[in-house]
Amino acid sequence: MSRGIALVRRPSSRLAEGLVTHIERSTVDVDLARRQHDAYCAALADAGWSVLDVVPADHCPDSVFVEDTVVVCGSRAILARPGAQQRRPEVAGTESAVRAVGLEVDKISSPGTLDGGDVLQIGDTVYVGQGGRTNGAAIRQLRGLLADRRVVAVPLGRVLHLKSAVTALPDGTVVASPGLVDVGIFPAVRTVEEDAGCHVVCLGGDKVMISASAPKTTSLLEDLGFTPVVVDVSEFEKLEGCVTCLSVLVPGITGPQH
Ligand SMILES: NC(=O)NCCC[C@H](N)C(=O)O
Repeated sequence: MSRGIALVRRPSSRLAEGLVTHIERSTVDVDLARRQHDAYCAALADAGWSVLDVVPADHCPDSVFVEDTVVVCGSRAILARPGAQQRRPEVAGTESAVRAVGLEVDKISSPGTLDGGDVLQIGDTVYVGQGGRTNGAAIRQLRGLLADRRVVAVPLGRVLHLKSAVTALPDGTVVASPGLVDVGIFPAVRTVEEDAGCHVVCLGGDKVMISASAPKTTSLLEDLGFTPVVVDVSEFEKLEGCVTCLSVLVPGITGPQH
């Protein structure tokens, strides 16, 4: 029985031209990235997710980072308006996919800008990073659209997205890199030494996806009684991507609706 749908998007042949903001550019091996993406999708499928490809956007180098194009909250999809202008054409393909799976669709509109990577949902609370890509106008819109949730703005330091610095474990505690955000805003924080250790995807049950770049945090997860699912995403990390941004999980939906 499927846990739900995992939206993914195949890497663009122009992936190596993706944006870098806070790190030095280094050469991306696009063939290796494709193999890593295949393995990432296989890990999702192994964990019980039905993997659904959003139509590729080969002209958009960063389109593999599909998380940034939408926020899924229950049965609703809020289409993002990416803070980087060159990423805005990515949203159309995601819109088709979320409509096909039967989600109710809303949109962030100008002057709001929002990247999905800035939105971290823990229970009924929606934390939104406010910084380079997401602005106050979008947070105000999100608060109006999600009136049944608590929307908490989190000012960001030198980090691309909120979820580059903080994500949540299945027990609701967060793993965070100190210094990048004000972690005092979160109820229960476990600080981790490795940058890649604060990026996790809860795959259901006790399974937690984590990057091969974070071996110490992987051991910590084991010690805490979770089952780490380790994937190598090195080529995406060179573009400030991580395990979270390569998919959008839509629990409880099993296939495109006709
Ligand atoms: N949610 C994410 O962590 N997205 C990563 C986006 C990386 C991409 N190179 C960008 O700068 O937009």
